[in-house]
Amino acid sequence: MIPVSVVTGFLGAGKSTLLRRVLRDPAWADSAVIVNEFGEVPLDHDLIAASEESFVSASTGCLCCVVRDDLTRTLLDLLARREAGEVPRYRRVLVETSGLADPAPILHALMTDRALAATHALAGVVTLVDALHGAAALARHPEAQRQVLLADRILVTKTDLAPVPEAAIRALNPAAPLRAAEHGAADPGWLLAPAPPPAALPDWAARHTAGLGSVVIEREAPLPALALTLWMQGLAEHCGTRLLRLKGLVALAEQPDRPAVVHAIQHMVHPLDWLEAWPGGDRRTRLVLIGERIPRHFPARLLAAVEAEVAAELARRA
Ligand SMILES: Nc1nc2c(ncn2[C@@H]2O[C@H](COP(=O)(O)OP(=O)(O)OP(=O)(O)O)[C@@H](O)[C@H]2O)c(=O)[nH]1
Repeated sequence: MIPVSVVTGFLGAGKSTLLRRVLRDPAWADSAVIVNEFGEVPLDHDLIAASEESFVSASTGCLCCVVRDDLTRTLLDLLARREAGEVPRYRRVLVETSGLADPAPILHALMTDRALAATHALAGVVTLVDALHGAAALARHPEAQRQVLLADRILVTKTDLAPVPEAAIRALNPAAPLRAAEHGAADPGWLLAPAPPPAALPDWAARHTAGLGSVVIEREAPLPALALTLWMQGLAEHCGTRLLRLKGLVALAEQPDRPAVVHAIQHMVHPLDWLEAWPGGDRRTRLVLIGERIPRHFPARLLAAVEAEVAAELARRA
């Protein structure tokens, strides 16, 4: 039996950061990670660098709705490839859901598919709650509520930025063991220890916030760092709380040989990070925005306008 842990948590809660840390621990390196993202372009795949014993398989779309059957198929397919020696002999599977996934239908699929139940055992649901944005997400988004409601263990992240939103969490889930962690520094043994399967769940149908969508920007030409900063400021001003998440790999004109990693959660822009090299040699900038009623063409048009302004300013200074 291969244990399957579901790692969930609202947009930007720190799921990929946690999994990156877990895979770096030699005791947990022999894991297969299945990452699901809401935007049309997978990025987490490149942000969770896998070790030699582990690997990451990615899908986009809504895991709890359209690609639910894909998860069952992916797990069985991976197992067949494991037996055939085509992938590392992983000893557990970690499923990172998208931040907008309702875990209930996912658990249902894992527990009811016969072939899956004969080979895999649900090891539990780990839910990450962002100390800074978690209480607001729990107040507004049914996905966030269900993630906490169904948690076997709760990890509160970003406690370097804000205190644990204990009241909001305990109103939904009074009993699940809770710990805090900064930058994913949690004990995987505690997080991923098998939990008894859920006895009864209210219902299995996915609950979703209305009007959410994603916009993708892809481009070849490197972008001046100033243009990136001004674009993100412009987006935050225009979209306000409707912009839930922005993430991406960016080719900056100042350092085009490695990608800058950009993260923003609502108006909070996290410090730029860098990957050592372009994953798979694809040097295009890829940005994914997730929000409520974001006009489809607005982000790209704003970027073009900001870029032209920055180019004119640099030409004036030269
Ligand atoms: N200050 C601080 N930042 C953190 C912490 N954990 C994660 N982050 C940052 O939060 C941002 C989002 O982290 P991710 O790990 O990408 O979050 P995620 O849950 O995988 O995001 P989605 O897949 O988009 O839902 C990144 O900039 C991380 O560096 C933490 O404990 N403290």
